[in-house]
Amino acid sequence: MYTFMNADYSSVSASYREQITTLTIKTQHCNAEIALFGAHLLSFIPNSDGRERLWLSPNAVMNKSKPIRGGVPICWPWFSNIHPKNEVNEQLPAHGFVRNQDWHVHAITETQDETVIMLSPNQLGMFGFSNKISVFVEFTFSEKCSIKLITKNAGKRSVRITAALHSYFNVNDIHQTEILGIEGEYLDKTRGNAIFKQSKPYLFTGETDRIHLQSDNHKFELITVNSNNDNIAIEQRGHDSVVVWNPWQEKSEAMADMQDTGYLNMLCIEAAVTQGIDLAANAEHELVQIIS
Ligand SMILES: O=P(O)(O)OC[C@H]1O[C@@H](O)[C@H](O)[C@@H](O)[C@@H]1O
Repeated sequence: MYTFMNADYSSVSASYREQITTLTIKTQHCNAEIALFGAHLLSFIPNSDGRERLWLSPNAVMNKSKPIRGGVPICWPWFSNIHPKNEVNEQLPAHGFVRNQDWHVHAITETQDETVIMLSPNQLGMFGFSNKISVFVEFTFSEKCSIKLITKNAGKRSVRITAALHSYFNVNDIHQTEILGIEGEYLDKTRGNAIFKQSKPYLFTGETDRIHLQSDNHKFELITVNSNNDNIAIEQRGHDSVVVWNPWQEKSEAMADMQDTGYLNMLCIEAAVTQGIDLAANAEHELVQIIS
């Protein structure tokens, strides 16, 4: 069996949410929580302003029967239902096979300034993927929270993957929320993946499910415009797309793990590889999102 903590740490302790083991992180800079089920970041609160950056559904299922709704789900080695051989297959678990299994602690390091936690999934080598294709998530907690999804190909052949850090951000009111820094064309999943040009300002008036194709090392910021003028800054690299998702009212009502009005307080902004990357033998890829 995997041990999840093999030493005592001053900033990390283990706890539970129903059937799920969680790690609670308390440093001089932030408080955070990770579920080992899915390597799923549930909470990140910088001490500088004490404001929760992530949205977690009050109806999220915490018994491992389905992925957790909210926080930062890890989508790997495919995004959506698109197997990296570019086949759409509704029989596949949506967003890959690692967000609905237990992960274990690979390493924890603590310094004065930051705590780094690296997790890996208990089971690899599924759905046609060799177990030589491995994945790690490295969380670094300081004033910011960095989430790094590392894919390693220890096999002899190149492999194609897609992936995403499917972050659900906490917004005061979706009607008063604006994204700054995303421009250009996008594929609209609500309109048969037709291509549209993003209008400015980027505001929300209905169901939104968009893939914005980006170049690598793209950086952007989300600004929530509301009475408090709360901002969330998101930096990311290693992606080819930014996925923006809000299910709006009707779909929230249809989802058992979301409250009917849940869509008012969440917005997914995902660092994603939707077009696929070919990872050569012995190569590594890093997909990174940094939240502050
Ligand atoms: O319900 P799931 O599997 O967590 O997916 C949520 C959403 O994830 C987004 O990334 C997709 O673009 C949406 O189409 C999808 O509905």
